[in-house]
Amino acid sequence: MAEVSAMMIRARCNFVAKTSVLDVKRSDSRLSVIGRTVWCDRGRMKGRVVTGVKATMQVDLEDDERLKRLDGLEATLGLDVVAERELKEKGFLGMRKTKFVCTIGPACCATEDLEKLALEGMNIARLNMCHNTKEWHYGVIRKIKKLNEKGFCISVMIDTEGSQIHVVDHGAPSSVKVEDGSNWLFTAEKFEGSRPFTVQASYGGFSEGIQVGDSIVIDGGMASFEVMEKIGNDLSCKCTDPGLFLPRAKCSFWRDGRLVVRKHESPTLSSKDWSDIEFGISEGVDFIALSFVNSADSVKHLKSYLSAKSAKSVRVLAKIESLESLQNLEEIIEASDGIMVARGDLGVEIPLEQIPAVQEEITSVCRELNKPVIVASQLLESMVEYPTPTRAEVADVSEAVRQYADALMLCGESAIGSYGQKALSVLQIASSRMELWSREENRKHFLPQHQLGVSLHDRIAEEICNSAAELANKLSVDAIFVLTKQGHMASLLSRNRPSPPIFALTNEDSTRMALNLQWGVFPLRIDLSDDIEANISRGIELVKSKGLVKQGDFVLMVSEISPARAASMASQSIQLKSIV
Ligand SMILES: Nc1ncnc2c1ncn2[C@@H]1O[C@H](COP(=O)(O)OP(=O)(O)OP(=O)(O)O)[C@@H](O)[C@H]1O
Ligand SMILES: CC(=O)C(=O)O
Repeated sequence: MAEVSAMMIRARCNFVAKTSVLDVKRSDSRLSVIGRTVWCDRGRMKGRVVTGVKATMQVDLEDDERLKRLDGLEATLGLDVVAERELKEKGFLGMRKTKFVCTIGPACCATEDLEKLALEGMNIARLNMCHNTKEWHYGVIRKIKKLNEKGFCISVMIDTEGSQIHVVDHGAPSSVKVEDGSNWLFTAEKFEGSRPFTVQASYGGFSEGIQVGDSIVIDGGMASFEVMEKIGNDLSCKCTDPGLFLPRAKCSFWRDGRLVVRKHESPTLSSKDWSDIEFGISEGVDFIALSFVNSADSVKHLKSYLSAKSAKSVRVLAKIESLESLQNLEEIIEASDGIMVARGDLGVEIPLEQIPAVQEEITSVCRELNKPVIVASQLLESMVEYPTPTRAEVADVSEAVRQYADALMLCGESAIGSYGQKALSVLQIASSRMELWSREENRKHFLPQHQLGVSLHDRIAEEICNSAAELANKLSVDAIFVLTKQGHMASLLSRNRPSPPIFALTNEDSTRMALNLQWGVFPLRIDLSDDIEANISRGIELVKSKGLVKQGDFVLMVSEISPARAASMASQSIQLKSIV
């Protein structure tokens, strides 16, 4: 903390006092009081904090009525109406911290369905560019933008198709049974329609490097084949493990019990992916999820392309779904703006029993390196068909929340299932319960901190946020407010997973949409100047005027916005305020 103590960190709190709920003398030796203000200044303590009593407001509106009221909402604060409702209904500590991503498909692309998902807590809409047309995706993006004009805050993610080998056609419109011992031809030949016992692969070079005796495993174990003969580029195969072929099933190749890693395969981004990326840039999407990333290079390449296109605000998420991506995990995470644990395709390349440990490892490295992480696929798979989840699915969701993933993602459950909205409400209930439990754990064990910053400025920001989160937990503050242009300090606070919600006040729309993915961060839009004090006063007035905070609430303000004329060492601050 040497660098931090060189700055003045201020903790300020005006007395409004009704009930004294804590005595700072006993809690922290770095706090001090001047008059009615508590100051924290270089390790000397001079006083105590008194706060008021908290009451929770009740709102009880039906969705329809609530939507009608949203129509007239002016977006001065850029406030997410769903977060606002949750705050009013559940209080600060009851706000859900884990974010939700929903894959949009035919089952939920109508405006009313998107609105229902939004009301149920969708933070990010994912468009999988493997499916449907650009016109269809364009239509969905327009509808989401309209919802955002009504006061929702839903970010848009496009997910590239990538170039993994998958089945184009297997001779039937939907799934097809594969019998033990049956003979099949795997070919890259392009032909119209389908042929019995013939599987059309998506990539011409799919059989390069494959030998007689190798195994082809479909979708991580749906069915398996042995390669009996190579006929030109085609593979004649016999089924050794009967099962099912689903549309667009994925193939992996195995030799002597090991995955055949195929370095010569097509690049991470195909020409279709580049065209989809152009589409995403022109539509102003917030995130691009990059499929089948194997090294940091493809992420860096896309990021520099976005910079050159003046589209730096589009965040790049790397999907971890191959053995090679696991081998280069840290460099990929470092190069990316966030990560998706794409368990569906990962399960094609690694044994299924390794997925839980790999998920835990990825979420933990992402926390260390301060990158948001999404856990995706099959969280509530049975809800594609049924209105309730299995017990095992609820346990899986809870485990991802316990691991402090930033976000959970629905795939088929929302895209094609009949119970997408219900699936979101299951996520909501399960994650709220687990968050409550983890909060108690978090209080007992402060989380291991890996130092990120190299420059003094970055180290100061990091230490301020670590200390702010610790203060917030120890002093039981109601909410943390952070004034942030690029969102950096908001994410450093989120990394600590503090108990109170983090309201990130920013003047950048792109920052607001990116922060939607971060655990516990509720982004708000306000105008920011170079004057820290004016920003703080304006921030407090605005949140008060919206009824977000009320008299007696005890809040912690963190600011990273440098005043124009002050010395740089005095530019970042922590203030504790009791709302009067
Ligand atoms: N835009 C869409 N239009 C039509 N169907 C879709 C669309 N998006 C998703 N789906 C359907 O929902 C299912 C689940 O979607 P999801 O994107 O998670 O899976 P996927 O096709 O296995 O791709 P990926 O491996 O990239 O996750 C898909 O198999 C597809 O049937
Ligand atoms: C989401 C995704 O792409 C997967 O799980 O494979």
